[in-house]
Amino acid sequence: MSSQENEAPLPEGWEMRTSRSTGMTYFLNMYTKKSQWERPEAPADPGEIRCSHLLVKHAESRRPSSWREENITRTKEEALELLKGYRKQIVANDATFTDLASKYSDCSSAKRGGDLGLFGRGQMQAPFEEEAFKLKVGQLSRPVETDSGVHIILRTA
Ligand SMILES: O=C(N[C@H](Cc1nc2ccccc2[nH]1)C(=O)O)c1cc2ccccc2s1
Repeated sequence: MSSQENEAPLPEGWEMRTSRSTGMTYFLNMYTKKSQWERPEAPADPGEIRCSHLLVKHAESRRPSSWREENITRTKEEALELLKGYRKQIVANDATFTDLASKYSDCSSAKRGGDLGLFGRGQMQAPFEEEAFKLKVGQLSRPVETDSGVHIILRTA
């Protein structure tokens, strides 16, 4: 039993394999299926993730209009307070994310319970992407600000 096998557990998303030809241990990224000889130090980048979000727009949003409200005039502070209230309800299990996103999200994804589908890096606004890729599956973000407004993000896959 080499030292490799019984060291600390591997970071999330990696598995240890043994090369059939050389018997050497290598490491497989279970998301991208890429392999490497070096023992990984960080969780495997999932390549693509799936998230839902609840967006509350405000007067300074890039497009202060949505399916809910023709002309959105609330301030950024008011938007943040609303969003914190929704987050509290979800955390307390007083409402589901899907239900609140369907009712209150100022994004057109509200029609799909806030589901944005699968996306990779480079597709969403940077602050959104940065927070989303930090989340574990099932985890709910704190409020995140983008040019669109303020969001809470639920990673679903
Ligand atoms: O950019 C969109 N909607 C904008 C609001 C918005 N801005 C966002 C910024 C980051 C992530 C999602 C975001 N949604 C709008 O309706 O004004 C998207 C809607 C949808 C719907 C389905 C799947 C992806 C997307 S991305």
